Amino acid sequence: MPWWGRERDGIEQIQSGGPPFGQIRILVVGDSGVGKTSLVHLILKGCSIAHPRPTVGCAVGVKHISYGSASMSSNNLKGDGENDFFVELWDISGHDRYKDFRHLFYTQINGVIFVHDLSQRRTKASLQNWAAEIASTGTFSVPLGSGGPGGLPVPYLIIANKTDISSNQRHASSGNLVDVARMWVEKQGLLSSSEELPLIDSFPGSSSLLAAAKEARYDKEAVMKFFKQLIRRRYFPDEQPAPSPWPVPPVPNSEHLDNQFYSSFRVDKPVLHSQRTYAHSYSFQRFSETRSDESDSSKLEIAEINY
Ligand SMILES: Nc1nc2c(ncn2[C@@H]2O[C@H](COP(=O)(O)OP(=O)(O)OP(=O)(O)O)[C@@H](O)[C@H]2O)c(=O)[nH]1
Repeated sequence: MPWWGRERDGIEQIQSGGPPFGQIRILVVGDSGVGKTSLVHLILKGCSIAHPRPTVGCAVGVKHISYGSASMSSNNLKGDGENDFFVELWDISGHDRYKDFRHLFYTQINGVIFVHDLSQRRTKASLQNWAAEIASTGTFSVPLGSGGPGGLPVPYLIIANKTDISSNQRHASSGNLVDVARMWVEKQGLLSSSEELPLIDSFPGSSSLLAAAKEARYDKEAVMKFFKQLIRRRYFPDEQPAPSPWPVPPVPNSEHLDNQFYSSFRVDKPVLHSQRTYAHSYSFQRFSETRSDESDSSKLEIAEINY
């Protein structure tokens, strides 16, 4: 059996029989305990992990996804216009003991997933430091023409975790979209965010991470679109992304935003429903010198995950 066909912990088996067409590397970063390992496990396995151990240095998980491209149809391995790609998820420990060494893992990065814990505001603020650290010490595959937060020159995705335990707090809401809308309003300086949310540091025993992850806006569709965006950037830069079904409002003036990190994160079309069935889109990361084929691909459609 070829090496890519072995079933190993955290590594999915390639079903097509052919070798992978390519690989992209994504860092998953954020402060210790925000839920990075839990998220990676959810992405890889589609289910929760009951008691994740603190990551030692870095753990790499590999997800296999198929990507279809017009330019692959004539020479693709599967014969259906699609080929297999490996998505490497480098889960970087957020513990301070690795702070001086973790830059060793910042090599040939295609994208970054930032994770923060909604019940601990400081974990959101520190994403700026993470971005600056990666930008200053990392090496990048297919870097953008200009940097984003902290000078980060690759696309990124922000995942706000643990809404389940922050939702009991003062600012929290009954639905995810309301939380998103509140965060957006706070960005505009229209709402005070000075009050720290209390720390609650236990995973609810009666609730699975999957349920928690749904609460926390982990969105399978958005994550897969992010992966495919990165595959396209690396391997098919000339291809145009599919047009977005969503109207694009003007970008808010970044001078009015109190946080550079969130200046590139905005709700395109918030649709507030009382129930949890919803759809809207975000825009992530609009750089001034971003190529035109990336402007649409930076929009990510959000919907609830269903496994
Ligand atoms: N309530 C709640 N707890 C969560 C959620 N996601 C993860 N946790 C818990 O948070 C704790 C830390 O999760 P990890 O996934 O290990 O966090 P990490 O960011 O990988 O931490 P480091 O390895 O130290 O960097 C664990 O006890 C998880 O069970 C969530 O959505 N809600």
